[in-house]
Amino acid sequence: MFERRQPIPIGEAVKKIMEHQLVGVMEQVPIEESYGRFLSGDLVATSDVPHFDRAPYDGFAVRAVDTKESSQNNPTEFEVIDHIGAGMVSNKAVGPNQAVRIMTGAMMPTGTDAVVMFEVAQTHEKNGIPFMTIKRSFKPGENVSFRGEDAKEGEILVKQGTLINPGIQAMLATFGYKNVPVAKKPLIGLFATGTELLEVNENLVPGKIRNSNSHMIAAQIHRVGGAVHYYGKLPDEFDTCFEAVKNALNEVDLLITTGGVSVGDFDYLPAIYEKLGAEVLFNKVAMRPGSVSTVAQYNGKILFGLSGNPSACYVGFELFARPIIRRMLFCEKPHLRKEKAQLEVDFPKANPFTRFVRATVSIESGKLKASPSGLDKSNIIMSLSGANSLMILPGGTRGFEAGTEVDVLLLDDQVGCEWHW
Ligand SMILES: Nc1nc2c(c(=O)[nH]1)N[C@H]1C(S)=C(S)[C@@H](COP(=O)(O)OP(=O)(O)OC[C@H]3O[C@@H](n4cnc5c(N)ncnc54)[C@H](O)[C@@H]3O)O[C@H]1N2
Ligand code: MOO
Ligand SMILES: [Mg+2]
Repeated sequence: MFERRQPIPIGEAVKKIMEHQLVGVMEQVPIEESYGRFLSGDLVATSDVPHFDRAPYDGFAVRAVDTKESSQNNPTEFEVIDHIGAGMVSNKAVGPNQAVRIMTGAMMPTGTDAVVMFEVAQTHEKNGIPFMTIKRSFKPGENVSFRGEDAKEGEILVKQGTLINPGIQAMLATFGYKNVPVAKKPLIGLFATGTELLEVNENLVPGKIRNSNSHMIAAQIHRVGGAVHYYGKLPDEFDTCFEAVKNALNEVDLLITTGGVSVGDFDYLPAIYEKLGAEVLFNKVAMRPGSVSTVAQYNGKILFGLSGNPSACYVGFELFARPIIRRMLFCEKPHLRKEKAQLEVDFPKANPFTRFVRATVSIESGKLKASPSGLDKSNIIMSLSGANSLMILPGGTRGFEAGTEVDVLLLDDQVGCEWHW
């Protein structure tokens, strides 16, 4: 018998998923492999940086007190008693009117507290002994890079769940992280269902299409920070699909299927969830596309039954699968970042449900502008390539005029959002 489904609001659907306490797991990876991973704990400074006072310029380290009377009319002469470069340490004690020739990065010799740049010093020799003269005074601490000016030991520098970028790589190396504690990539199992599906290398024949969804979702999983186990495509046959889904559930953290989730005669996912004894969290959401997105829970694992229609599948992944994956990566803001943008063109389509329009957002004179990235239909593939955002058009309207301020969810952003529904 045909079953009429009850749509639930998007926020409620996302909340039902996020109520599941799937937690991240920590693993150590060599620093060389940590770029693009997520920190599993706060990054804390293990030492002061720099951990010694050092010269920020090439020149002469002096005692500021000796320069006090120095001026254009009253030059001060210093005996140069040592010569050090970065990595070298002078063991000379610097006394009154003595200086050490010092290069950028070298540790300040004992007793010195200012650096005279080469540009303001005149050098000469007397009986083979080097001297330098200056015609101005220096304050204590002038031209010194102080211990701890960059970071203080014990300081929390980067929060848990942050994506490791090149700057964080530099920090990790600075603090001696040969191995980096990162979030283990959640393993996401993936099936494409549909008797009509061909492999990428197969020729087109009437009634069949190439499977594009699994390639698209695999890329979306990578973009969000997860790992993919693609199990291949399945024909629309109940027993085959049931066995495949049941077995895969033992091997992965989350399972995504695409297709077979609506009310068609060969849409077997709902019956598979039933036979498994999985708890269906929802099977219809008040949104377009992706209204048929179905999510179930089985033994603490979440099964995402995403639509077969490519655009619906894409949107379903970003709204429902992304946040739980990001939470398993320890992110405090697991949802897509929401911003305001100005709609650039008329969007005349009326709709009872909230619409997520694949859109291109650009920045013009500091303002975000958004326009659809192609045809706005659930079965469309081509609009996805130009989509860097999902434009949210609330339901219950007759369409929207150019110039309207709309919400957009940014797809390439790494900052995220705590909750915005
Ligand atoms: N009577 C009703 N019919 C439909 C409803 C409804 O509410 N009542 N919902 C429609 C909506 S909305 C959507 S979205 C689709 C969802 O269908 P399924 O999720 O069951 O997906 P399929 O039927 O298997 O396939 C739909 C469509 O997508 C193509 N497809 C499937 N897999 C792939 C793939 N891996 N790569 C590329 N394209 C794929 C498939 O060939 C179909 O054309 O149901 C509507 N029907
Ligand atoms: O679920 Mo369908 O995506 O509304 O187009
Ligand atoms: Mg179907």
